[in-house]
Amino acid sequence: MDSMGTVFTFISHETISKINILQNYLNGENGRSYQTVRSMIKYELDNGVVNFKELPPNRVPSGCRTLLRIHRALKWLEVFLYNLGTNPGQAKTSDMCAAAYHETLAHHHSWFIRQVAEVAFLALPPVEDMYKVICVRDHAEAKVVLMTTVDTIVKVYNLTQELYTTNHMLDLP
Ligand SMILES: CCCCCCCC/C=C\CCCCCCCC(=O)N[C@@H](COP(=O)(O)O)[C@H](O)/C=C/CCCCCCCCCCCCC
Repeated sequence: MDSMGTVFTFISHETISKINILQNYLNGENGRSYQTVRSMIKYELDNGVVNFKELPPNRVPSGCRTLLRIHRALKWLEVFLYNLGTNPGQAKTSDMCAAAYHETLAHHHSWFIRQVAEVAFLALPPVEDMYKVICVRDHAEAKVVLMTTVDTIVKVYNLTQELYTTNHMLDLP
C-alpha cells in the first residue's frame, strides 16, 4: 500500500495499528493463548475479554474483535485481486478496487470512511503499475500470481469465517 502513494498512508496506518494490537497480545503475558485463532477465541471467551455489546472505551480492543476487522478486509483483498487477475487490462484499477470495496468492506464502514475510501481509489495507479508491485511484466504473468494468491486467501478466509460463525462473533462491535 505504501508503494501506492501517500494517499494510502491512512489505510496502512490502520492496518498496522490492528496488527500491532494482535502482536502485543501474542507477545504479552498470555501470549501462548494467542498462538492460533482457535486458541485466541477460546481464551478470550473463557476470560470474558470479548465484548458482544459495545467497544469498551479506554481499553485495548480484544484480539477477536481486532482480527475480525482485518478478516473483513481480507475478503476485500480477495475480490480486488480476483478482479485484477481476471481483467486483461480493460478495467481501470480504481473501478476494480471500488467494486470490490462496495461488495465487501463498505458494508461495515461509516458513511465518512466510505467517502474517504472512494477518494483514495481514484489515486490508485494504472494496472501496469500494479503489476510492478507484484513483480510481473504482463497480464499473463499477473494472472498466475494473483489467482494463486486468491486461492490461498480463500482458504485462510474460510477457516476464520467458520470459527467466527461457530462462536457467533461475526458482528462484534
Ligand atoms: C496488485 C496490488 C496489490 C495491492 C495489495 C494491497 C494490500 C492491502 C491489504 C489490505 C488493505 C486493506 C486493509 C484495510 C483495513 C481496514 C480495517 C477496517 O475496516 N478498519 C475500520 C474499522 O475498524 P474500527 O474502527 O471498527 O476499529 C476503521 O474504521 C478504519 C478505516 C480506515 C481505512 C478503511 C479503508 C479501507 C479501504 C480498503 C481498500 C484499500 C485500498 C488499498 C489499495 C491497494
